[in-house]
Amino acid sequence: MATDSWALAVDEQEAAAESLSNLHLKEEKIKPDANGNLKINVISFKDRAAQSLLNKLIRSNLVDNTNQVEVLQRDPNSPLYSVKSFEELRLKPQLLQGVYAMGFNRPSKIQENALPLMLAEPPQNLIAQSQSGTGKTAAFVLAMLSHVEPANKYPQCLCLSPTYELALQTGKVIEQMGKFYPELKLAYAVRGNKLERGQKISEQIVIGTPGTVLDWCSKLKFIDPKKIKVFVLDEADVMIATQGHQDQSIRIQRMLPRNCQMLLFSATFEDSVWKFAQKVVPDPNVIKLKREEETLDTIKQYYVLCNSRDEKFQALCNLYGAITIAQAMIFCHTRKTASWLAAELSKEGHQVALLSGEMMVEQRAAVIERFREGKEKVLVTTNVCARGIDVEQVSVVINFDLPVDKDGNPDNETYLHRIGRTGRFGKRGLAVNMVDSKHSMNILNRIQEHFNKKIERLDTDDLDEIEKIAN
Ligand SMILES: Nc1ncnc2c1ncn2[C@@H]1O[C@H](COP(=O)(O)OP(=O)(O)OP(=O)(O)O)[C@@H](O)[C@H]1O
Repeated sequence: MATDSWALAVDEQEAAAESLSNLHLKEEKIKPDANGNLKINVISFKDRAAQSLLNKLIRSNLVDNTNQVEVLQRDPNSPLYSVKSFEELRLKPQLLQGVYAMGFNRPSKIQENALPLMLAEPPQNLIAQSQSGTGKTAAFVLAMLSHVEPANKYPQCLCLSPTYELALQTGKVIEQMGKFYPELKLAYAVRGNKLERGQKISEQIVIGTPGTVLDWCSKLKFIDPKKIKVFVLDEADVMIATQGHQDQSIRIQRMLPRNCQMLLFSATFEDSVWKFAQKVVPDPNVIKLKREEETLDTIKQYYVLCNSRDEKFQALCNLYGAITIAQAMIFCHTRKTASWLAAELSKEGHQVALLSGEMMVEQRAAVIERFREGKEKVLVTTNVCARGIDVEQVSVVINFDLPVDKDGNPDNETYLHRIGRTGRFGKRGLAVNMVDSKHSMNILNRIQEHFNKKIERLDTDDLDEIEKIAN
């Protein structure tokens, strides 16, 4: 336990140091909160922004969600029905062409509900929440492209993203979808994009990060905020993870005309996001698509009793043949253990991939993509690194270290997220937990009690038992 919390602290310090240098503290003006909590904010911001970017980089398909959508309309007297095809939306022909060129045949669930609201006359405000990958970006990009007047050479649509990288990703979608609309131009309000003082922007759509957009609207006056017709705040949950971004977004919103359409999107909807959303979107329509719940029902859970890290490694080697029938993910508590384990497994001649916090986001995306394609069957990683990344098709999960929170208590949510499956990937799965001390046995028991699901003991020296789990 003492070693564990020490190791965690080391990882956190490393991550914090990295975050600080990555975020260019001075430029982003990140300040400690009233309690001096700079580190935690910065880590969670970086984590969430990186997760979101990673998911975007590796995702090639729409996430299929069978859950019901909850639609709360502002004006119940003007029912707006959802649409089943893009034709029903009466999009401009160039846009319909763009949609089909991207390979979209019909609207996703969130699009089918959000698009009629966003394209209605007069413009309707919207707060929409639906899990990552369900088509939110495509939805608001279509709304912006539909409302813009290409003949007017000034910014009419303004979109805020939490980071430079995420802004570029959304920019790419705008460019792709607007491909058949050559007169339509896009400007990036991101750090490093320096314009001459006194210049006015002629591009009709501006996408950027809150700090730069605020400067462009107020101090530098490159944009006339009074001419903005559509304001989009994307990834609100990532955005609010830094105090600075929240305030800047609100200041920008205050400069916009009253009849400007305000749209806010978020993958999650905790209270803090909802509070922020209500500050930036007056009189909203609200659309929520519930995330599919993960369960442990179809998962066989085991634990292996060991006495040391080396014994855990040996147990893992005994299991190796059985687990590599499918694809496996191995979770370690710290980067150090993950690197050690990946190196030891390689020495044994096993081909494994390592996903580590030291890697750049693009490198991490490349590792996950290779793993997804099946080029490597085993991925060793830490929780910090893999949290929030959708790798549901993995059917074997090994907890080389059990998930614990900062205080050393069981982290049930992470356990469920690592091991649980939703209806989409309802196939059978296998989870093996390595236990190497009284303390970790206690954690395991508490996890077992929490979920009220039995975790059976597995003897990895017994070949029959191993065979049993492989089938
Ligand atoms: N109607 C559609 N038909 C087919 N594919 C689609 C459709 N809409 C979006 N996609 C594709 O699905 C993937 C996810 O879409 P998108 O990025 O818009 O999701 P998102 O909800 O904005 O995700 P995030 O929360 O990460 O921003 C993308 O690869 C996108 O091209």
